[in-house]
Amino acid sequence: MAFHVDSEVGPLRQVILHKPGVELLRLTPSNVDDLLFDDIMWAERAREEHEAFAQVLRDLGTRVHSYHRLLTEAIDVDGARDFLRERLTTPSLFGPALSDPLKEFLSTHDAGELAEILIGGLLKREIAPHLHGTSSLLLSYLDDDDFLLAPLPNHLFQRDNSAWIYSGVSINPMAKPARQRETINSQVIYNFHPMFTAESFDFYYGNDAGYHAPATIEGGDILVIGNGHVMIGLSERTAPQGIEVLASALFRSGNVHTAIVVELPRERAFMHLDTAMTQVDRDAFSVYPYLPASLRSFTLRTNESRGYTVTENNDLWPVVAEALGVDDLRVLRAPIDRLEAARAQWDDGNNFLAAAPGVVIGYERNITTNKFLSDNGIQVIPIAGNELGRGRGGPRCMSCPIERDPIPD
Ligand SMILES: NC(=O)NCCC[C@H](N)C(=O)O
Repeated sequence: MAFHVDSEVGPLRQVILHKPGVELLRLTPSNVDDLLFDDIMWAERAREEHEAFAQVLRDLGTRVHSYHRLLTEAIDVDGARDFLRERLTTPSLFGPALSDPLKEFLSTHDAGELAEILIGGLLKREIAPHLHGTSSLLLSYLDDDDFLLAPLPNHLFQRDNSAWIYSGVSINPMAKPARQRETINSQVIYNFHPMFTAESFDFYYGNDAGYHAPATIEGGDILVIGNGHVMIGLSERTAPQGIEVLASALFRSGNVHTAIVVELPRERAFMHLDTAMTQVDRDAFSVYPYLPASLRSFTLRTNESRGYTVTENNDLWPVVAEALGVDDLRVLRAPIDRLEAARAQWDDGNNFLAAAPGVVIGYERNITTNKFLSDNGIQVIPIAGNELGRGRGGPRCMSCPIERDPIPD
């Protein structure tokens, strides 16, 4: 089985990244908020920073796949364009008049350019020449520089839209409208790219055309801590219903027996569990120092007769220690005051991507947290995130591991 993710910190073998493209040029001061960015980016510099991140991973021995390339290659596989026509060119999305011309466009357009459009979006003035004078109210209403198809700049954050959990994947129904169409692109890759169709694996959730809200879930909320356990954030993005649907599928697969659910503050700075805590070693987590103690946690356990049981925990960390099989779990909270902690949190100060136990990649700007981890025996490999960080995600958010070993003995 080529694709599986068996832990958070075991050796990272293969990962999908998306080097940002034309979609960054489509962020403007008036649309950044809707597109879930906090600022416009200097696109060329963001691409350089991203390339440096990918190179760090390659130097550590991780195979890096490009999301854009996977999508391009998948589009040219038999059936993929039919799938796109069915999912994307519905009368509710574009009005009946545009359905046929857009179907034609999807059938004939070069795969690489089509992948770029599916990620980068399409302006009215770019598509108009292909529509041969079609009468459409939507088209008449739009200005030349309006989007017929919105860009998806958050593909940069590959962690969220699909998540490998042991030997299966969840193609996550996303909470925010700006990210919901990402799912279709990932469905194309996982259902048509030969790299995936050659293998057999479970689809846990989201591999359909259904509308799943309010049962949303995003990958940044899913931590695969190993030994048949997962941690799942109950967050701004991930609803209890989404957790229950995913957990049921995980339990049915037999790959998971216990889900530890962690409640998070409903704030943008804590949009996913991995913005508040990440595992950095076989026995250590880096955690936002001022996470309120009042936040609750629950354990869902598979149960033959009742599907699963739900128990509220008194204290999260002993439950996590037991799941990991360690006597002394190190909960590393950087010694910083509330002001610095809030700033570091905004800059993804706890969002580390582990390449191996005790070897993690983090943004260089979080100097105090990084030094604190180093003092605790964790090797932090710093990367620049001056531009990338403006999308509010760090190295873990930007990566979708597809092959990671269990934690070695
Ligand atoms: N796992 C993560 O925390 N991902 C960061 C996602 C940032 C993106 N701009 C979003 O708001 O969805």
